[in-house]
Amino acid sequence: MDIVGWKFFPLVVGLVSFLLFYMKTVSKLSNAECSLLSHDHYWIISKRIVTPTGVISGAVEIYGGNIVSVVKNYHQQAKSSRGNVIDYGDAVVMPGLIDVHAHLDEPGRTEWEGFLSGTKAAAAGGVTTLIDMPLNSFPSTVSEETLKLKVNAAEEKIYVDVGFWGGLVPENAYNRSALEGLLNAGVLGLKSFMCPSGINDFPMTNASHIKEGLHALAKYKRPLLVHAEKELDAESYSETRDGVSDARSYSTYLSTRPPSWEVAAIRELLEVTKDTRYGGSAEGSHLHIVHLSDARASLDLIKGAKISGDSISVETCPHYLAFSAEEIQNGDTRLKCSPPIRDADNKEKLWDAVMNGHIDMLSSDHSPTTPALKHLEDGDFLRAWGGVSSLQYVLPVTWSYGQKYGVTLNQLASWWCESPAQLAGQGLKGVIKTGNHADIVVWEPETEFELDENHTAHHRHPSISAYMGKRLTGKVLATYVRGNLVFKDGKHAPAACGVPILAK
Ligand SMILES: NC(=O)N[C@H]1NC(=O)NC1=O
Ligand SMILES: [Zn+2]
Ligand SMILES: [Zn+2]
Repeated sequence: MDIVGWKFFPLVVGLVSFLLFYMKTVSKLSNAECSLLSHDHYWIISKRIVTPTGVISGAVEIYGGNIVSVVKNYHQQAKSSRGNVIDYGDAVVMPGLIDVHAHLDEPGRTEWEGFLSGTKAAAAGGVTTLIDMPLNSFPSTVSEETLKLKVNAAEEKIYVDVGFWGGLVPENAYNRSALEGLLNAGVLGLKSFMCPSGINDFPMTNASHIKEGLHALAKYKRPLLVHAEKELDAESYSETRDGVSDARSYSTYLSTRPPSWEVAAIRELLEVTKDTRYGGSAEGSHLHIVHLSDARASLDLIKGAKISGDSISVETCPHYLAFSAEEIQNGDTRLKCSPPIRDADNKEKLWDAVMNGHIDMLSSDHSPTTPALKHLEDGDFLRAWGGVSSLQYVLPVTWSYGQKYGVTLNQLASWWCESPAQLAGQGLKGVIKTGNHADIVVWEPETEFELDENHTAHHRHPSISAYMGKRLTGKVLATYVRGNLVFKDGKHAPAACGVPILAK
């Protein structure tokens, strides 16, 4: 190359790299394998579209992955003139579910779940966005570097969009630059435990770590999620473990984690959440209590904090709403989780709190492991892994068990779509409205199905599913993620085109 050629060399390199980037992006967007539909401009019509202002009969117009219009009373005549129309009749068209609490366990423990099986299960269940927990994978997501490992592991394996919570642990809590590195790298918020997590590289935090975490989060306006149980009387816990009582009996396990553990943790948290109030030293941060089980004193404390102006929210999970301690059979370790599923009266109180908006949202806390570690064979509640496998079924479970309480479609959308989108800072998701991502689930609320071996479960280990053997109401027909039809009539799209969600 002569002198003039060299002069243009950087320009040529720039042009080539731009072209490569452009080709990669365009080929990604137009990748026919991403969707079971061949067009990217179409209308979905239905007599029951769940919008923030109520359930309407009409059409949702989708173009380039986004919702470009929502119209009421879409007539048959208009239908014929518009080309690509998918008529779902009276099946429900709702925003895709956003599960803010799932453990996908990859990298490091793909024998437990993994991005591929976990997000296939999500898509089959109408969940269009998952926020992955920072623990149960190995290593735990507690630094910029370990977040990169997560994002790399997810590449081309996710059928739905996946965001990530980062871990707040003693090692990074006082290291502001490490925490900011993790936040700048894109975690949507932080998560910590007030009791041992069961995972060696995810140690518990105390109130002072949590205070540091909230102060770091304030300028990012992102939340801290906390597993709120505090070990009291750990002595008697270990005595029970040593086989004094019947380890196959659920009540043995239940007595090891009383409601007072939740109360003690929440009391400590509320000392710190005062800082999140308007004008407080951590204003801008938010504290979210995960998987509340105790609907008595713990819930009262949370209600009080909300009244005082703390920036605080709380979730519970379908397994606390579907089951009660009284009905858990000896040895049925599928239902072991922490905090534990409590008595039937507590379950009624939980439903009451969900129906009245005192519990803000639902999440799966999908936390599977292998059948061996779940101790299905010997039914030992004290040795079994604590965690419920449920991801694919959260929509029909909430709907089926909610019938008795008169749950509405708009309530479902609030608990599973709108509020979780807000918590995770996903302003373009969770609601069917113009300008938002076309993340949609189409389902039949009246169709029942048997969850037995003839039903295709996509979880890595279907046998540990908490709902296996149940008859449920509410069948998912189709799932759209940013306009891609990723699941339809039991089949997934050929390629996994979900994207990692990184906060900016
Ligand atoms: N490590 C982990 O997933 N723990 C979860 N399991 C459970 O039942 N409660 C949890 O916090
Ligand atoms: Zn937890
Ligand atoms: Zn969890």
